[in-house]
Amino acid sequence: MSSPKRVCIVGSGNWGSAIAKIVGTNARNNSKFDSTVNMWVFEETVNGRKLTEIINTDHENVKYLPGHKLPENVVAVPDLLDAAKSADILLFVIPHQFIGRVCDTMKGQIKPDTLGMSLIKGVDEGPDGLKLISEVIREKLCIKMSVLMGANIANEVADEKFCETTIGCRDQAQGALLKELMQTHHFRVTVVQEADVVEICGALKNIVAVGAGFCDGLGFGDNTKAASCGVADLITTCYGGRNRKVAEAFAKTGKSLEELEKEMLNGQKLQGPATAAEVHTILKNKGVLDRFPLFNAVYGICYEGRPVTEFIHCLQNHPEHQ
Ligand SMILES: NC(=O)c1ccc[n+]([C@@H]2O[C@H](COP(=O)([O-])OP(=O)(O)OC[C@H]3O[C@@H](n4cnc5c(N)ncnc54)[C@H](O)[C@@H]3O)[C@@H](O)[C@H]2O)c1
Ligand SMILES: O=P(O)(O)OC[C@H](O)CO
Repeated sequence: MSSPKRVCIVGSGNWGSAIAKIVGTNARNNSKFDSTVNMWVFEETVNGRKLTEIINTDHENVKYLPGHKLPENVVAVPDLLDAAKSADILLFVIPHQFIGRVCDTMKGQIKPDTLGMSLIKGVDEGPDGLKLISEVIREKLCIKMSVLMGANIANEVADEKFCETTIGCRDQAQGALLKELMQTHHFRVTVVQEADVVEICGALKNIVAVGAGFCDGLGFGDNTKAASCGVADLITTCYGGRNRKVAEAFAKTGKSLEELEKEMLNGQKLQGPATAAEVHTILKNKGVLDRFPLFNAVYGICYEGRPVTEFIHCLQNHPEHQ
């Protein structure tokens, strides 16, 4: 029998901490995994104490997932390489804007046969167009990558409110192992092979969620909001997510997104506006911006100073309606 797999969670924000609760419990109860789970924490001081010290002493991430105890076998580690170098499984769960620098630090310092799984919702925009975050990680670290995405608001998952999620993994045996690590009675996992589809849906829904927040902030109805909604994660994010909440406040108060992110999210990061910017560049370079009026409008409002009150015009003028 092979030795127990060591797991490291790269990230400890709202989702990273909710995932630590699940993974810590599963690793402790399954002999396929080493019971100690490292969690890399981007160190900061909270109430005069280091966040790693708080997590390792009080077993709670008081800043990003207050009110939830983490299993004691989850160990907060402030140094990225110390956390990741001996891992057999790396779970990437940081805001997408930080992934490049994090991978650059890890390059050449991890086991070559490590399995990676990205829980990050976002895209990268490179010279050749759109790049998935899992591709960025795969290219930089030369490891096998899977993804996990779903309608999964972190606080609800941590509260053990039932939900479903999808692992996109091309290799069946690896998919089965990752499912054992992630699934609980309240968090049901389906494994599919179409990893890219899983990932792109998870990333793009964040832009739509910003649009849904604009609708709410402008006082439009549920029909209006549904005009931009599709399947599960879209529905969840357009009702309960942070992108929606901050975009609503943006439309109501006239404050900037940066200001509202600071005021309302206590260090958590919005992914929707940055994804809108990355996707905008990609669509523009391909000359297909006019086919994506919703994405275009979210971008214009977030970055070009277009008035949020014009948001609905983009839906009214959708090319499908001409
Ligand atoms: N929160 C959710 O409900 C949820 C659910 C599913 C997926 N996701 C996705 O998971 C990913 C991570 O989100 P989250 O909610 O865990 O994070 P978050 O929004 O809570 O982000 C804050 C985290 O970023 C860290 N950070 C700040 N500056 C940093 C830097 N320079 N380098 C590295 N890290 C830094 C902070 O320490 C903190 O851990 C995102 O792509 C998000 O879309 C989030
Ligand atoms: O709070 P949001 O908008 O970042 O969305 C969180 C999750 O991605 C919902 O599945």
